[in-house]
Amino acid sequence: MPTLGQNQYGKAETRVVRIVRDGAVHHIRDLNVSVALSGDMDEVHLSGSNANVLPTDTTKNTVYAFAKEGGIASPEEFGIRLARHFVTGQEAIRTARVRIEEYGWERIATAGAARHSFVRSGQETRTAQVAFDGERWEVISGLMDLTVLNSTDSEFHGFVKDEYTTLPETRDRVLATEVHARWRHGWCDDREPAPDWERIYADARGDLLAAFAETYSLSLQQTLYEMGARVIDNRPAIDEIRLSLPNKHHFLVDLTPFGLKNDNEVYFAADRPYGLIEATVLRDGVRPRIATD
Ligand SMILES: O=c1[nH]c(=O)c2[nH]c(=O)[nH]c2[nH]1
Repeated sequence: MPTLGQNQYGKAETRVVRIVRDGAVHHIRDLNVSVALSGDMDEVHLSGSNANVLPTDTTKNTVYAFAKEGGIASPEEFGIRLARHFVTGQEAIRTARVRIEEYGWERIATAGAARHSFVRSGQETRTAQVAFDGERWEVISGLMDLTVLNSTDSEFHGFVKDEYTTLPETRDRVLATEVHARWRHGWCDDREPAPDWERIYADARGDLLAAFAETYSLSLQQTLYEMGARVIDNRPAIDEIRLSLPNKHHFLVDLTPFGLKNDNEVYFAADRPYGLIEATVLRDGVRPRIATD
């Protein structure tokens, strides 16, 4: 008989929006929550017995009930509360992994009182992944799709050339990317106070942007390392960061057919293919744990 391997189940992409009404001033948290539970689940796969199966429908309901009961202080805190509930509440559930995406909303600035009108932030999606096995926590926070561009201070030359190389060397190019970053917190023990998730998110995001802007770049790889190192250096609570940076190529358009000179002014922003530069930056002595795929 074939062996059942790793298995997990739960409700994926429960969209929950929580509005807090502070008098006339409202606050929004908008999450997409995916729960994956595993444990003593052989029977449901092998014989179809549902005796250990908490329905995924219940998982979804729990997300909504917890949004009401404890509120949403941060994606990390919300994920921790959910993971703890499933692992400690059901004998058969041994581990829980909760993945959360958060969509930002900004207040619409108007001359009048804009206390309940919002525009969805066009910038990044915040992410959090919480895993709990009943003893230890692993919290990986991050962001996706934070698009940044340097219009100078980027060079690329001195690279390997073989018979297929056509790329010209450049001493001044546009460097643009969409930052995908995940950082793992050192915190793993309930008996230690948890980090201030909101604060550390804002700080790490600020570090990434500052390092991108301040690095005179000889390659996107070098910029990536500087961004990761800035977070590791500045944030002792973070042990590891994984960055995935698509190189959003901006190619100079050849305007000579029109008798025009293109002095680093007009670019074709290519959509694909794109170079994809990825690496993990770690605190000294730390073993990598963030998945590389
Ligand atoms: O920063 C870069 N790194 C590369 O590895 C690479 N390869 C390439 O074609 N352009 C670039 N740019």
